[in-house]
Amino acid sequence: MSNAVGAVIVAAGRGTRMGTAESKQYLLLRGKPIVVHTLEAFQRHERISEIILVTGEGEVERCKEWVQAYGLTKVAAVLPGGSERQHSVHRGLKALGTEWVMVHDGVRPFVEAAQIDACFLEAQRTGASVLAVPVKDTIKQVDGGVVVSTPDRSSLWAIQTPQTFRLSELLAAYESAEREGFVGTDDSSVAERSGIRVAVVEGSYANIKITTPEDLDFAEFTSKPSGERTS
Ligand SMILES: Nc1ccn([C@@H]2O[C@H](COP(=O)(O)OP(=O)(O)OP(=O)(O)O)[C@@H](O)[C@H]2O)c(=O)n1
Ligand SMILES: C[C@](O)(CO)[C@H](O)COP(=O)(O)O
Repeated sequence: MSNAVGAVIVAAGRGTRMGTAESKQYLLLRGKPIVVHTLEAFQRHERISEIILVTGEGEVERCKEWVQAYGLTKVAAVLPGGSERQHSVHRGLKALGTEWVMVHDGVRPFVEAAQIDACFLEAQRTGASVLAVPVKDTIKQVDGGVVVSTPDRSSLWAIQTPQTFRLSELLAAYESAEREGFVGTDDSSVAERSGIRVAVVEGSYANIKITTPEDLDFAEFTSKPSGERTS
């Protein structure tokens, strides 16, 4: 089988924490939908041969139009997602035909080419990898408004995307999770429970997931999405 690398970009969430009428992935950032910035980062990357975009059920046609309008020629399919991120990823995985898959949030437009490379190369070396950054704050476990414990920060990382796997292994893990009713918040947690060892690659604090309104301020006023950078 070839060493081809595909990407599943998930953008079927509702963005309830953002609180806007329009789902956050379709909001304009520097005049372009956020999800288009994200797609451009993968479209431009020489390693990526194919992209599956997973969107809201009622947004498939609009997204197909953007795929045409923005020249996103690597997008092989635009599919409706499911009720949880995990269901949306699963639908995307089933539509992909490459050896490797990089799963990425449609609302992380600041991912850089070097980070995509580093994540892929580590997965190729070890089997699976995620981008992440060490947590900067002290983290406490809280119950009923009261501190229960203070875990040692030196072993805590904030996990990002992309997350890279052999497609066949991740699909098997997703199928097992579905059979057993497990729902996790990222792809690594699905893989971990199937015994896949996942390596951590240090990414960047700028690779934020646009989640709440202050993230939009960061997005507008700090660095440019990676698709717009010249270097
Ligand atoms: N059913 C879902 C839920 C989430 N996502 C995608 O997963 C990524 C990360 O999810 P998150 O930031 O939690 O997005 P939302 O679920 O939209 O946000 P919220 O939890 O605030 O509603 C986003 O690109 C989102 O569109 C998805 O494809 N399908
Ligand atoms: C996959 C992820 O981006 C890792 O941080 C994240 O878990 C997905 O979004 P959510 O906010 O946890 O639903």
